[in-house]
Amino acid sequence: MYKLVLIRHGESQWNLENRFTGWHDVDLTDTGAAQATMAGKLLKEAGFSFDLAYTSVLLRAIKTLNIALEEMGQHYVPVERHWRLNERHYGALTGLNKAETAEKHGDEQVKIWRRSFDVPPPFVEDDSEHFPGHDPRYNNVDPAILPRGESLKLTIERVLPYWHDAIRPAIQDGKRIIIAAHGNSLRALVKYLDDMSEDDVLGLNIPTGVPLVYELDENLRPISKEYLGDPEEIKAMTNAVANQGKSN
Ligand SMILES: O=C(O)[C@@H](CO)OP(=O)(O)O
Repeated sequence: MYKLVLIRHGESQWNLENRFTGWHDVDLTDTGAAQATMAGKLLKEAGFSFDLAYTSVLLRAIKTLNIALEEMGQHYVPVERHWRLNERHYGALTGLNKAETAEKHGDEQVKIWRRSFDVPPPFVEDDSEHFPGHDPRYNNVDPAILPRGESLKLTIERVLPYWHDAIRPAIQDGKRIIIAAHGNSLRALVKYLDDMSEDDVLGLNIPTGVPLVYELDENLRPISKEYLGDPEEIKAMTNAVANQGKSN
């Protein structure tokens, strides 16, 4: 039996401002940093220790991981950062306020953009500031495979190769692992691990900064999963994420 911990980054500045974020690189808010500290505390109290950590190349996930590991006294754990764990790219929606977008296009359309399985947002052009090809951190990635906008389906297609090539073999090698990533890159992983249907994943929302602990059998099929923390608080945080795309 293996244990795997997933954690979405703590609240970011654009979560607070309710803006579509995607690959835009925003920092944590003070609340987000406090959530990361709390996550570290809960993991420490539950007796976790890690051999290896994975995260994206975005500040909010990197910082959440660092803060949590430091709180656990495990700041020395090796970290692999990879663009394939980045948030789903929100294309031309990047930067827009979610509630205002719902007022303009309707709650239903925004729900489709946010949570449908295979409807991508409108894509950005290559000359957009939100096309990652202009960002030096992606210099080693073929621009042809860099996203201009992604559905959850497209996100799954770029997250899973990293799972299969890097993370899964490390787990099966006995490494105790934490993955700090994003709302939708983690929805991609959870859909895969839990073998969720395209319909069921529509209702899946992941709260910020709360550790999600999986127990996996030798074939990496889930035996159990649970969030660490106060269930009522986690439920309220999860509902808040679901409601971000509604008009006021
Ligand atoms: O804006 C985003 O990048 C994501 C996560 O914060 O939002 P949503 O929950 O709307 O998919």
